[in-house]
Amino acid sequence: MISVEEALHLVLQHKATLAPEEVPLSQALDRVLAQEVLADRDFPPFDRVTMDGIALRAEEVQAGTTTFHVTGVQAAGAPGMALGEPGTCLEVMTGAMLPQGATAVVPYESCSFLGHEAYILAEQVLPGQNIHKQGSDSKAGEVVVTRGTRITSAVVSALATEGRAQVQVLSLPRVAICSTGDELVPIAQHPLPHQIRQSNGFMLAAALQEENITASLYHLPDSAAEMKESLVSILQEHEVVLLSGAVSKGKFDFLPQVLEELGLQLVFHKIAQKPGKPMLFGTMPGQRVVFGFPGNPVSTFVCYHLYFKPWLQASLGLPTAQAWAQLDQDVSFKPALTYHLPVVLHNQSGCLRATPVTSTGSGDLTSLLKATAYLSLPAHQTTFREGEVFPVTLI
Ligand SMILES: Nc1nc2c(c(=O)[nH]1)N[C@H]1C(S)=C(S)[C@@H](COP(=O)(O)OP(=O)(O)OC[C@H]3O[C@@H](n4cnc5c(N)ncnc54)[C@H](O)[C@@H]3O)O[C@H]1N2
Ligand code: MOO
Ligand SMILES: [Mg+2]
Repeated sequence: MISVEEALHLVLQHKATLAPEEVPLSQALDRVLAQEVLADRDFPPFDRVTMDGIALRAEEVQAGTTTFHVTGVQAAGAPGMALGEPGTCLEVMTGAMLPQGATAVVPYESCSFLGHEAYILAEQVLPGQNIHKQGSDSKAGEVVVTRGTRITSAVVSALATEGRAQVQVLSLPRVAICSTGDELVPIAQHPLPHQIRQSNGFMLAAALQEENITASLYHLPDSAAEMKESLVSILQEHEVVLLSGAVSKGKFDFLPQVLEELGLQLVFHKIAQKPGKPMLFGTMPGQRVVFGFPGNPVSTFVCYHLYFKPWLQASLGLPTAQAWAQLDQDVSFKPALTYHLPVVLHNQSGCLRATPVTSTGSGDLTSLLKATAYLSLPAHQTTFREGEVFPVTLI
């Protein structure tokens, strides 16, 4: 049985190569930019007025002029005007082009007006004041957003500024989710006493939605022949297949055998961890990967977060930073397995502390409702003390 660290290392060795695709900017949020975006013009593209007021030659005020004749109004969105002869000024609005010849903007609050005459109340007017100089933020031709950037709302704003109505982003893999088991019924159905509603498929689909992936959902019965038949086309049509259940030791846990018959290159089966010990991972020709998550709901959930999400992040070229948290009470766990302990995280004087959540085991779906993270307690230790720091995975 391999360790959690080895398992993750192996999963990350099989990351996908994702081709670029074009999407409208309105659908680009959270995707990864697959192109370099250069500024098509300076930013700001002209000397931009930053205060409503009057534009004038600062040098004239410095030479003693305090009254200026107002000759017009320069509004934002209007073509640039030019300052008239000495002793004149133009009213200007925030966002307007600085009139040609003007070197400063005096805000309305620092002027008083009588008819068309403006009196400067400010003691000092400096050249350049209240002017956002052309190209001071970025120059035409400069890289504004680099390839590989995750598109946040701030990035959307930069892309909009650069006029990118369509953007090249990394495509997302086609993902199939297969639940397995004859005890499962559709959620709208009332289960018989020996049946349960199928929840893992919905859980995985929802988790994938958070990654902008709309997965196809399938259900495989506990029959090797039927499983095999369905999986042939599922494996052909998807780059990633997430399976839940049928990977352990049961009489009807046919998945490992069926996948092998279908040509799976097994990378590993079983990890020294709880929950999620029987997890399976392998590859199929054509850069396809198969994650076989153990069927217990908590096992499926934890394995998705611990192995699939880093795989996706790595495939998208995004960095994965390991977070750490401090245990806030003693915990004991004897088996030589990494114990993924459900916890609630809270902040104490700037330190991330983890309070264990009670759980009856990996079938306890309700523990997922209480936990906000999993703290991974290493396999080589059996007693974990309050104050010790361990890797944490947010859920
Ligand atoms: N003799 C052994 N038995 C088991 C071992 C073992 O090492 N030796 N491992 C246990 C561990 S750990 C886990 S986890 C489970 C994993 O089992 P499978 O992956 O084979 O999953 P199933 O047997 O199909 O189901 C387990 C459990 O989960 C429920 N389930 C499955 N799919 C769903 C779903 N889509 N929605 C809701 N619930 C689901 C299923 O009804 C079972 O209760 O094996 C242990 N056994
Ligand atoms: O994966 Mo199991 O859930 O360790 O009990
Ligand atoms: Mg089983």
